Amino acid sequence: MKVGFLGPRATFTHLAVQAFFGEKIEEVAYSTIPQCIDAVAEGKVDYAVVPTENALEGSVNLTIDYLIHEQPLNIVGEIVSPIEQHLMVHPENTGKWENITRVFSHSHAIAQCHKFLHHTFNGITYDYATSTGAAAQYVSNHPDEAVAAIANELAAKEYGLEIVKENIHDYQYNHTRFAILHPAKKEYNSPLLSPDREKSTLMITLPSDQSGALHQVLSAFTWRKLNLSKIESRPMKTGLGNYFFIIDIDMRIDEVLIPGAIAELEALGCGVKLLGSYEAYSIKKSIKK
Ligand SMILES: O=C(O)C(=O)Cc1ccccc1
Repeated sequence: MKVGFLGPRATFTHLAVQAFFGEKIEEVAYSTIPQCIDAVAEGKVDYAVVPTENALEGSVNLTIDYLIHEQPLNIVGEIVSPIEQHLMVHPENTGKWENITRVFSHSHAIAQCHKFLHHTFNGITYDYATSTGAAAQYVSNHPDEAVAAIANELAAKEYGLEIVKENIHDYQYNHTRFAILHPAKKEYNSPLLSPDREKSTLMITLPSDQSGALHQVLSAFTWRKLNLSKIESRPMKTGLGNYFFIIDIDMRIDEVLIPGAIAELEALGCGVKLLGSYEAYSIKKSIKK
């Protein structure tokens, strides 16, 4: 079985893949989220794993938008992983790490460490990489540059970097959600982890110019006692003020309640699409030395 992920090796996504699928898979690293999503849509891999949301920084818009606008796929599982960010430099620069002029990482990793970066290197330049692993790889290949990467401990090992500051994320509760994607509505149960929640994710568009439409949408869930764990709006990309909503419900699709809510929303003139009904897994501990 082939599993694609946001690479290169030792990204947080790679760690989530290893914790969820174990070792009996063929890992295929892709350098961008769209490449990874395209690969599973085109059948080059059986599943793709991509980040969807971080507890400090919010949604990974690139993933959400690509799934909605470009490549409709099913979410067949979710992995929530703790995230620890470390500052690392090339070993040749360990003694002078405080003189770095550039920090390189995934935009979410940089955003998770803003307070640290502001206090430690006021005014430093940020450069965005496609992933934390790609940033670590770059720093490894450029010992002559005064640049540090923000990445995880495994990336420091993988790319031979020295961690000069551990745990630089600004808030202790730092977790990221990853979606497991597949073209069909298929179950895949982790051989290593036990699921701890059930979820369904819907994408909803509202009828145009109807006052109170969002209120009516929410009440379709409320009176059925369907617990929502997330509601988020994203631009439709058709004009200012046009949004779609992503809603997470705290249960798998059943035969009555969720189909009933969907039928009610459709009767109101909403567009509704089920993005997935799946098990959510948590990785309890981050990697340690
Ligand atoms: O860049 C990575 O390592 C990823 O897997 C994406 C990401 C970035 C920051 C926090 C969690 C996941």
